[in-house]
Formats: sequence, structure tokens, C-alpha cells
Amino acid sequence: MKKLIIANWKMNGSLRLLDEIAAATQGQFFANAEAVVCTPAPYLHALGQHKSFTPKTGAQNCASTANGAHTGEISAAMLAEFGVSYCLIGHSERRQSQLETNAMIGGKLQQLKDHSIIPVLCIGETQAERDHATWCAVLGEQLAILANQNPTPIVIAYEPIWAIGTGRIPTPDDIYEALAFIRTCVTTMGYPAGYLRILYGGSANAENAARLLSLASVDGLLVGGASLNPSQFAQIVANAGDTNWRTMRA
Ligand SMILES: O=C[C@H](O)COP(=O)(O)O
Repeated sequence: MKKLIIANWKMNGSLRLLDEIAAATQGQFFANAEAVVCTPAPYLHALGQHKSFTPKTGAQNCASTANGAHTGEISAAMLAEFGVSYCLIGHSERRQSQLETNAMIGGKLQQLKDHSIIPVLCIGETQAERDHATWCAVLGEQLAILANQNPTPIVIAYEPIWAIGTGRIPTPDDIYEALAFIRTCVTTMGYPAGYLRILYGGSANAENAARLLSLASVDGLLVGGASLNPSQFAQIVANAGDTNWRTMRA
């Protein structure tokens, strides 16, 4: 399966950055890697229309209901009209700042499924939850929204909150253990292995991408800060497409 590299611009970027990323990734071979850029919503149209933008179009959020009197919200149907293939849900920044609950995130999941957009469900524990060894319970609770669903392709992004934007990365053993736990939980809920991709996110950059991608079970990366640097992002995608990771992994 191709490695999946998803850029999350968060509330950053510009039309100019779109051009710069297009130029930096142009001519890259996506035979072994799939790249997605999740821009702020105002750029989705430009991204979809861009003549030389090779990565796929991603969104950072969608509403948990289909339509209605919800000022400022953007529905999954609207995202689909703009060619969005993937949409982040449950990012820890939204869980914290927008007080998003698992119930709300479950609604977003359903909306995306209804419009054939692949959900990228972000989950992760705080430093305190890691220290007190309650991370399994926390991840299990965040994954519970996938239970009793008709399984469709899904991406889970494991992002320890303490690793986001801090330059700190879990040990390979900790990543392996968390991803194995996630894979077991999701497949036990009836998702076929082929429907599930699990990404690592948190301080991934051009320097550590090859090492992270070489870890067993890491199907790709969710990249924040480093994705705003066109040459770094292009290098991460190139690393993902480098089939040498298979030998590094052995
Ligand atoms: O969505 C991306 C993550 O929050 C990771 O952000 P970061 O790469 O800046 O640590």
C-alpha cells in the first residue's frame, strides 16, 4: 500500500503557498506515495482548480449535521462539491479550543461517509495520560465512535498531544505499541485491514520522516508545521515514495 502523507496547514498559508507547494511537488512521482494537502476552507476552490497542483484536496473540518441554521459551519456536501477527498476530524486543537466531543465527531464521521469523503480521525493522549498509563483507555474512547458502523475506508492519525509542535517524538516502541493497539481496536470493530490506514503525527519533518515511515505499522504521516515549508513537504513526500523504507523496516 502507498504511504499517505497529509499536510495540515491549520490556520496558516496563502494562495502564494499553494503555488509554491505546487512548484515544489511538481514532477514528483506519486507511484509509491499519496499526498494530500488540507488547507483552510477558503483555499479549497483554488486548490481544486490549480493547474499544476498534484497532491489531493483535503479539508480540516466539517459540520456534524447535513445543513441548517449553523452560521460559519461547512457541510460535507459542500466539501464534496469542491473535490475534497479527505477531511480531518477530531484534531486535538479542535477538541480543546472548540470543545468538540466524541458525539460531535461521530456526527462529522457520518456526514463524511454519506458523501464518500475519507475521514481522517485524529486521536491522541496528553502528557499526563501517557505518564499515568491511561493512554489506552483514552484512545479506546476516541475510537469508540467507529463501533456499530457500516465499515468504509478510514484513516486514523495517532497524534500524541505532547508531540504536536514541540519537537518531541515518542520512542519507536511507544509508536509501535500505540499503533498496534489502534489496529486491534479498529479491526475488532469489523473494519477490514484493507480499509484502515494509520498515520503518525506530531513534530514530523523532513529530517525524521524517513525514520518514522520505516517503523512497522506506520502507513504515513500527518504533518503540521513542516508542511508549510514547500521544500520540506516535497522532501517528506519523496521520502515516502522511496521504496527503500521497505528494507529499512526489515
Ligand atoms: O495536524 C498536524 C499535527 O497537529 C502535527 O503538527 P506538527 O507537525 O506541527 O507537530
